[in-house]
Amino acid sequence: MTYDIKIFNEIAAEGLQRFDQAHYTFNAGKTPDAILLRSQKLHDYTFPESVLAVARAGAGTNNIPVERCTEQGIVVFNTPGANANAVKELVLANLLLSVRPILAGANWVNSLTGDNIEEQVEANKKTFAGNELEGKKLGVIGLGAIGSMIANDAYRLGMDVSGYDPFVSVDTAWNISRRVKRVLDLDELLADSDFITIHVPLTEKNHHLIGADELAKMKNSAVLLNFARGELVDSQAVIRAIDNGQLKSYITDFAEPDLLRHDKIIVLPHLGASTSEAETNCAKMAASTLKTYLETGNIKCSVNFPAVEMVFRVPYRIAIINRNVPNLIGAVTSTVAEKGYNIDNLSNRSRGDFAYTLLDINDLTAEQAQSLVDDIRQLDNVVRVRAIKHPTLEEA
Ligand SMILES: NC(=O)c1ccc[n+]([C@@H]2O[C@H](COP(=O)([O-])OP(=O)(O)OC[C@H]3O[C@@H](n4cnc5c(N)ncnc54)[C@H](O)[C@@H]3O)[C@@H](O)[C@H]2O)c1
Ligand SMILES: O=C(O)[C@H](O)COP(=O)(O)O
Repeated sequence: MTYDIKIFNEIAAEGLQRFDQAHYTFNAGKTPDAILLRSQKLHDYTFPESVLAVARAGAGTNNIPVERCTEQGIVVFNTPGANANAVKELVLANLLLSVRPILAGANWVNSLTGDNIEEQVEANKKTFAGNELEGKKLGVIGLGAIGSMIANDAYRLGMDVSGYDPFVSVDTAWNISRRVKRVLDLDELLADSDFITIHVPLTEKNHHLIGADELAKMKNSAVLLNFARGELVDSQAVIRAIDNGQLKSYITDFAEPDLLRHDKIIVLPHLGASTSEAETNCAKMAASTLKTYLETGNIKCSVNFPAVEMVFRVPYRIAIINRNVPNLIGAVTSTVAEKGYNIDNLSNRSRGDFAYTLLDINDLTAEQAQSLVDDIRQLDNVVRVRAIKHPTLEEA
């Protein structure tokens, strides 16, 4: 069996190397089996019927029409936490840059001429004096992979840290230092913080999470950092707040044109995940989850289908994506029984309106597996079904 992967964006070689050349091609034709990408926007993309999965080498999946994929039975993966450290370090760097005019000082030194540079430096360095982060209040909105790391490290830098995340996962909650104060009301965090940093996904609900009302609740001296997504913040409201003296400054990783060339706004070119370590981590994780799904049907780290992992020990396995309605499994097992086959192993999980089933039957031949797939495909509410050949086991 060979698979073709359509690749958008630059994906780190260490990830691509996970696809062995004997079984994988890249961008070979118009009917790819899967898509591997970073920030390429797919909202206007028509997915060929052949596409089984989309893997996002990164965290945010707002560039992918996830609901449309789900309806088409396309499993969407991301790489939770794989670039979190890179974003954390960039946010910490920007916190430091926001309190000390480091770049302005360095640029000024470079402009000096004459034979008394040391004297000029000592006489004028007061122009570039700054402040310290220690003892200042940091509010973190979203305590997931990135927010939790920033909260912990900012505390270690001596900051007084509060975090707001009504939906925090149990796993992440375990990693957050008990010194980080959990705030249940966003307004409290907005009013109290000297620095506010946002680390939530862009969803319909989170669009303009920070707008004019929220900005009005912040201290006039507050610094707002956004390394999550541009659309989480109402940029026009930010510009107005800064120009009216209601907000000190805004630092963002998202280059919205109106934000450029403002002396109290720093705009970076979406650099959060751009370290070789993060790019490698994301590419490796995305490649592994995609390869596992294509070759075994097992699902891990999907944003639209449940995690299902079942040991694969038969020559052919059947993987079914269906609407989550009563008696679907009954209809599938009856179809299997009508053919006189015995089920060796079965795993079924649902997530919202959809469900996923892996079905192992001993000793199916390729022809029998295909005929079973054809029959299951006829059942109501089945969205997609495929037979997966075991990578090494041969039929009896
Ligand atoms: N600048 C970059 O290059 C870069 C890199 C990585 C991630 N990101 C962005 O950062 C986002 C977060 O990444 P992550 O890895 O921490 O994701 P994550 O899923 O681990 O964490 C997101 C957290 O936000 C919380 N959340 C959701 N809505 C919220 C709300 N309204 N208020 C408070 N908390 C809320 C969730 O409960 C979750 O704990 C990504 O979705 C992506 O958009 C940007
Ligand atoms: O959501 C993410 O992981 C980041 O925005 C990184 O995007 P990139 O892979 O395009 O740098």
